[in-house]
Amino acid sequence: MKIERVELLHVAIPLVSPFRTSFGTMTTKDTFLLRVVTDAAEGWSEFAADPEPLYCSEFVGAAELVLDQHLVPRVTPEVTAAEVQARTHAIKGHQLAKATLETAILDAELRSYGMSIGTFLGATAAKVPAGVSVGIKNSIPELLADVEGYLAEGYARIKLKIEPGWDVEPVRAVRERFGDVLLQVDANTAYTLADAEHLRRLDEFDLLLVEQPLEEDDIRGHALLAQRIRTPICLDESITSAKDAATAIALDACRVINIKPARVGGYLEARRIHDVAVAHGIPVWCGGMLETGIGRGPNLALAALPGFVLPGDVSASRRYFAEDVTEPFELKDGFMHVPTGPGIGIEPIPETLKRFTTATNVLYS
Ligand SMILES: CC(=O)N[C@@H](Cc1ccc2ccccc2c1)C(=O)O
Ligand SMILES: [Mg+2]
Repeated sequence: MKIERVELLHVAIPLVSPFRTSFGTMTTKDTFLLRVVTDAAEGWSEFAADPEPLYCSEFVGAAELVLDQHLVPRVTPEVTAAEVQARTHAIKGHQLAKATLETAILDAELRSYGMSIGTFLGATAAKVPAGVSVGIKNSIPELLADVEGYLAEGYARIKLKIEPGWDVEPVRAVRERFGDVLLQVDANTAYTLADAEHLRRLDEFDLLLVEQPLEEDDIRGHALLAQRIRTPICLDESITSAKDAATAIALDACRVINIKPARVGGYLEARRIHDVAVAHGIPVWCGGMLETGIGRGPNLALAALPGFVLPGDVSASRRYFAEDVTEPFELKDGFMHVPTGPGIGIEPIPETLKRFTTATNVLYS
């Protein structure tokens, strides 16, 4: 496909409520969308991380720079989505920035064929069960009120953010109040192997999994921890490629994987990780990074692949935004419907996008 124009649009969308994790508190989704205009169609994507490198090493300013100076020049003027990874391989790291570029090009390509990303990836479901991620709260009563609200909305699974000092008691309180609801926790790397005995206290609550308890580069530590706690370990930040997934599985460092296309360089690598996990009998689910509808739509398509057997974090738009740059994705009887339109199956609403756009940068024309 011939690329004619690449635009980067900074957007700032307020969250309905602060989202606190072990690595910080967010009140706004402050990122950028990428628009790729080709001779055949145009494609959209979003950069999933934040202005600050707290969840991972990438951040808005660095991603804009690496796209402008190192990635876009390697894919213009002519490229296919399948070629992007090889064309940009010389640039070390920057998986989230690379995912943003590949996805916008894939969206344009699929739109030009009139093919949905679900069909392209091999989705086998028209709707997927939705889980929800609940942040760290100021008190247990506040947490229980939030969980009660989400269960009333129909969410199929509850995930609690935890950190040292906010773990066993909140989990106990949710179990005591809501019984055997599907329940898991996410530490976002907040613990060390020295906390193994403390983390073992979570075993009494029959959690589906404990997500990324240790640091993202500690595959070996997760393998050692897995010998000492019963709750299945799920990796998120540690898995940036199919190779990482193969390594973690081979070392018994995880029994579940949270796949986020943004974290692994895009949907093509996300599918490769799905295939590696399925081949080893490892269940996967689709994680989230408070995406706008531009990221939420294609994530739902990925979550519809056969190996995604656990509810993911692709919640309804209203979980995070009172208003989004796209039409909202809604929860219906605990399920989210997979978009069926061409490409990612969703696009920004021009008027709303204009209102939320804080700056535009033309990277190529
Ligand atoms: C829904 C959920 O818990 N997501 C992530 C944490 C997260 C959440 C929001 C983010 C926003 C910008 C950059 C990184 C982010 C990571 C997780 O599973 O670990
Ligand atoms: Mg996580």
